[in-house]
Amino acid sequence: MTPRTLYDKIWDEHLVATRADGTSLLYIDRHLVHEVTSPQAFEGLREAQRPLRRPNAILSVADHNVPTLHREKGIADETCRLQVEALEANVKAYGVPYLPLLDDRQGIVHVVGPEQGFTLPGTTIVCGDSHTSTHGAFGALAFGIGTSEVEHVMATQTLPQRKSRNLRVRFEGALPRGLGAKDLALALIGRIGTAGGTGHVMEFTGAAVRALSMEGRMTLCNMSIEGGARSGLVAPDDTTFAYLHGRPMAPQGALWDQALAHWRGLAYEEGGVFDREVVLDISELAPQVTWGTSPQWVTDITGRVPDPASATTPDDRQAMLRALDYMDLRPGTPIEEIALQAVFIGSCTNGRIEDLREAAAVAKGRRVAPGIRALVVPGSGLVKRQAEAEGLDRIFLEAGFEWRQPGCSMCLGMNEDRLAEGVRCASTSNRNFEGRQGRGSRTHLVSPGMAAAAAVTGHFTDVRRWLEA
Ligand SMILES: CC(C)[C@H](C(=O)O)[C@@H](O)C(=O)O
Ligand code: SF4
Repeated sequence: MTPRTLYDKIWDEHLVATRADGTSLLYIDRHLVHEVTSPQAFEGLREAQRPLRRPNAILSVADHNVPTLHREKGIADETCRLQVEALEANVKAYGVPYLPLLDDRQGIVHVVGPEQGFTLPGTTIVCGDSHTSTHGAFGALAFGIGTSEVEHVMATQTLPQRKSRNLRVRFEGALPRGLGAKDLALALIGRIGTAGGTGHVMEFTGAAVRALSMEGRMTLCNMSIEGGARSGLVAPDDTTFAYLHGRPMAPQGALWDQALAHWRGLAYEEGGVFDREVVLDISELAPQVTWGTSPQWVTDITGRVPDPASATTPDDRQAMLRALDYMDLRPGTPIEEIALQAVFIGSCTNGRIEDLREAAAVAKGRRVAPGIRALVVPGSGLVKRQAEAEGLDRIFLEAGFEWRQPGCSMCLGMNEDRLAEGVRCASTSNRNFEGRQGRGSRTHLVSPGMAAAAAVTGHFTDVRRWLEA
């Protein structure tokens, strides 16, 4: 048989119909729902008096508006409380599976789906959230949709789509010690730009990707959207299957064997046709730090804040000047000399157990530098429980970090965890846009190890120096 790409395989298996104008109708297997983008969708169903087609194809959870302190006392912020209450009323009315706020399984939707085994290889997965691309780590075609599309999927279990182009991203060489998937993602976006993947689905290949854990693959796919892609994909392999085996919502027994046989057919095939390819040699890569207000404005920890004079077009120069002004940075400043006031370790990019282990390895036996507020927010209740079983919470608390309850938290200013104007933060999240963590706040994107190292020094520092030999 002619080799096919993973994207082509999943697309073909889910194609319901194609119209003459090239629009296709895709069957959607799974739907994740959170409180921000679902209220109007439920309202639309209600108004049209339509039933929800497959309530059990949905998993819902509140994450953006949840407090990460004293949650058991309820939600103090009125707007946040109303959002969560609306979700709870809707899922109850429509019989949709829901993970309540005080349930150990609650967390960020993109951490929870994989953890529960809801995310499976070869499936189509949607959510009214751009970082749905995370689930592509399992070899699922997963992408974010708008609220009206959420309603469409709820009503019909299908979605009109145009086929994207296929982009192969090949990482050559092995990841150097002290570096992780976050550095891969940032380096890639630095290379291709935030529009580099526009109109494409990215499939990540190469030995370094094969060597990544599922957590690492999720970090990589999570950020594919920041490189402009519709989705990110990693072909499933034994690492994928080992992660899924025995998860509550994954197939069990004979069904597992059947599923596994099918999933093996989704393995990466040499010779599959891609429209484009990007190759990145990572063997000499250094830890990455963003300096601007877009994830593409990134450099090595050993580097300096760039000079807008080096921009190739006047528009680029203007954009860089504006970014440096917002970030309050001067060209030529060594990245290691940038001082911080806040550190955030968490989010659907880097809020999983492996990320917390990476940060704890640096924090262990050290102290958060004076004047720094450092938060560690597990991506889910199960991540929190696991971390506590391993004693990571003690390491963080003894070092002076705050240990919080799970949620999106300081990744975006939609809940109580916000930065004040002018505060500079090293963050393990995925977006550094103006005002992302609170109006006037300044975000630098880094890996969990780099964030922890920054917390204990008070400025950026090369995490490789902080790791035991
Ligand atoms: C609020 C939500 C719709 C949004 C998204 O789509 O990604 C958020 O999760 C984000 O990260 O900006
Ligand atoms: S953690 Fe951040 S990026 Fe992820 S879903 Fe929440 S707000 Fe969006």
